Amino acid sequence: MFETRVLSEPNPTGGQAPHEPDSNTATGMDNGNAPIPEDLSEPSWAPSTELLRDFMADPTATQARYSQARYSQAMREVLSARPHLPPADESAAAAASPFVMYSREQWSALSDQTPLPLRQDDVNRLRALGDPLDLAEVDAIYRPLTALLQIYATGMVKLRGQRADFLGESSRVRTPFVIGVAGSVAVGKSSVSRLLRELMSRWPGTPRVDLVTTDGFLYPNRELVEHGIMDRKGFPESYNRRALLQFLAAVKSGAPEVSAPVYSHVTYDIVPGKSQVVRAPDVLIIEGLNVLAPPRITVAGNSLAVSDFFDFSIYLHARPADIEQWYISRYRQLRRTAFKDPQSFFREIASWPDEEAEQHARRIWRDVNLKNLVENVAPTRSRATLILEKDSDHRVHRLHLRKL
Ligand SMILES: Nc1ncnc2c1ncn2[C@@H]1O[C@H](COP(=O)(O)OP(=O)(O)OP(=O)(O)O)[C@@H](O)[C@H]1O
Ligand SMILES: CC(C)(CO)[C@@H](O)C(=O)NCCC(=O)O
Repeated sequence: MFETRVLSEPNPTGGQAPHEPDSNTATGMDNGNAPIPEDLSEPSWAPSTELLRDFMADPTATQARYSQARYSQAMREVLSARPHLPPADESAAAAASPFVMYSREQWSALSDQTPLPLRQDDVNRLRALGDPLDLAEVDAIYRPLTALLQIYATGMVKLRGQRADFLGESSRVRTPFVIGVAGSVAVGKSSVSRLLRELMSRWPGTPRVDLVTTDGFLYPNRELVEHGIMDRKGFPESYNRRALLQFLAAVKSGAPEVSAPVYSHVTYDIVPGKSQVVRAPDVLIIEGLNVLAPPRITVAGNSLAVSDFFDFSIYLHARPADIEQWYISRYRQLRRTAFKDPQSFFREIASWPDEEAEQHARRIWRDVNLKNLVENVAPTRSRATLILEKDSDHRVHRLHLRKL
């Protein structure tokens, strides 16, 4: 079963992506026993830029070159580094950064100048999402964010029209405004994406908003097992990147109907024969761990990234120790609910002693999800248009918006 594989057989090579000869897969590493500290947010060591640079360039080679202790130090540095983000008062550093930083106070002050305050029916709809949403947070952070997204979306429609006029194009294809939402497992991508879908659909310019998660583009478990990468679910090579790129290319070229496969968190697998159809919405939100991953060179010499199809992207950042806590809380809740479903991949775990289940969750977090965060997800952070920094209570305390 998956959990024993994760514990006893970390895949040392990472494996090759099924059907994807062009993939340059993230190489695996057996650091299952790496001493990962509880609190990664307060580094108590002098940053080693050389080690950090080596780590970002090639984690596996770096691991081989340095001792386990120094390698763990590099992991901590990557995870605790603030994303190119100078404090607002350091003007020289701020000028050099591709981002402008806003404190929670600065950002939430925009709420007053933002039209469409939340009405009771919005509140009801948001509550119906089932996410533990704090409505004050929605008003302070996500209402101004939706107004900003509206400016970008309407700006794009205008730009497209002007460009078509200039180029003398006769046909005007309406294509969706595509927003990518990236970040670690359990950082809150699904919750934020569902919220944005609800909020954006209130605006006159973007009434039809669809949401697709890249989970549907994971290879089915059968193929992951066949290729020896079942313990790397969520790593770049576990996705059918080609199918995802084809899906986005079709959406972005204005295809009237495009289908995406569907993943079930209950069966922990792709649902055979099921698909989600996207019918030329005004906005498409695409949510997933690796949506900001850099392009890979194909055998034909082309290179394409999922984010090439994005008009705007959001990276959700939080301290790894906080994300671990959210992961564990969600796991506890699932043990009481979804794991009891006879269809659940994890049904046996529902009857395990609490202690054993808890240890299992922490091991999966450390050996799979934290590892993926360090190696693949966090390094893509500075490619986003907007970075939201969440505190342990899920409140956004800082935002970093890419300069225009
Ligand atoms: N704003 C919030 N307030 C309170 N809890 C939240 C908030 N956002 C997310 N959570 C909780 O944090 C956990 C992780 O959130 P979510 O499932 O949205 O993460 P995710 O990034 O989509 O994870 P995955 O990649 O595993 O699908 C969930 O238990 C969710 O209820
Ligand atoms: C499906 C993903 C990859 C992303 O949502 C994630 O929820 C997952 O299942 N990760 C694999 C390790 C784990 O079971 O947490």
